[in-house]
Amino acid sequence: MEEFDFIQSIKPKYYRQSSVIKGIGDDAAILRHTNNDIIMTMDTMVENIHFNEMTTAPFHIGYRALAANISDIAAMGGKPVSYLVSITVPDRWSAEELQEIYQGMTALANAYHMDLIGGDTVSGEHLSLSITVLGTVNNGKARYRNTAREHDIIFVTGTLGDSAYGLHLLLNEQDDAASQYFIHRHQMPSPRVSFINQARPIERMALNDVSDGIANEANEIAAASDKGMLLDFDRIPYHDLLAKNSPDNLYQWILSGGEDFELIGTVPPEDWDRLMEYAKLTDTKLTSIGKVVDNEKFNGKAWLRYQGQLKILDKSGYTHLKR
Ligand SMILES: Nc1ncnc2c1ncn2[C@@H]1O[C@H](COP(=O)(O)OP(=O)(O)O)[C@@H](O)[C@H]1O
Ligand SMILES: Cc1ncc(C[n+]2csc(CCOP(=O)(O)OP(=O)(O)O)c2C)c(N)n1
Ligand SMILES: [Mg+2]
Ligand SMILES: [Mg+2]
Ligand SMILES: [Mg+2]
Repeated sequence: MEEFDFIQSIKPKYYRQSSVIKGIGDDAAILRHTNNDIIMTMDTMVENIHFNEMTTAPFHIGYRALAANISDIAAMGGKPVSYLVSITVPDRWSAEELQEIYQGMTALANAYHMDLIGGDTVSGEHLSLSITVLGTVNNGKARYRNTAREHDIIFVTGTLGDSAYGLHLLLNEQDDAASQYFIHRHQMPSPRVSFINQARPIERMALNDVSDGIANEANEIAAASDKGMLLDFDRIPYHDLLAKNSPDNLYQWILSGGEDFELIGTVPPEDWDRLMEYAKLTDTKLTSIGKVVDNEKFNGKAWLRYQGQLKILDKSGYTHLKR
């Protein structure tokens, strides 16, 4: 199958979103939105950096890459609407494998009523998938990292470390039945779109998604808001089996693991009960893990209460372009 046939094969038969004026088939796509702000985000996944043949089947490559982007839309408080895909394909990848990558994206796009509206296809040495997702949020209502204030409660959704532990199990060929939960969390992450849209009535919320581990993401909120983020290690949620199977590395998994695509944020204490309600309504695990302080000594950084001591929680996680 060459380029033209491939594009024909992935072209949607219809578009779900009325905002799509022109999808695949011209020089560019055209959308029409009048009442919303448009959110645009792009993330790339590259063979041997974000996945390899031990960790991720073609279906899951597509699924995870789109999930990572949808998670950034959720982290802005919005809804995903449409996406563009740029794919670089080595000769050794078969037509079937390419279709499976797209099936992985389509499965997730169906769940969110999203439309594939364009992209680009080229040959190259390593498989690389760059996705741009467009989302919407009511005018002026996007959630920013720089809005944390003193006394806010710091929350996180779900459990942390699952994806990184799943990756570890896959890389060490421990993908037995007992490991399936963690492997599933690595291969098919669930961005927190419904929870964050349910929580729309809450006036102020600083928000970030956990792609690089909360040590990183908590520091990003602290720096953007110029506040101190005080986290309590004992309150950070993790799966029972993680503590049971890998107690020695628990600290590492939950703070620096990354790729959980959960949300970390802050809300005023008076909004906490309401946020818990929204979590219940959307079947979302929600945990309070600390509080925001405004104090010269603490501002701009994340701090961790661990074994009775308060210490700086350094940024960790995956860093590209290390030289
Ligand atoms: N090569 C680039 N060119 C322009 N902007 C970039 C580039 N790489 C990252 N950014 C921007 O830098 C910010 C941080 O990116 P990143 O750490 O990848 O965010 P996230 O973890 O949410 O994906 C975002 O606003 C992103 O759009
Ligand atoms: C084979 C393999 N090795 C290592 C990892 C771990 N890993 C790769 S990138 C990354 C961090 C997240 O990716 P990045 O491109 O930094 O995403 P962004 O911060 O832009 O959301 C992690 C934890 C992986 N997923 N697969
Ligand atoms: Mg990114
Ligand atoms: Mg993000
Ligand atoms: Mg990163």
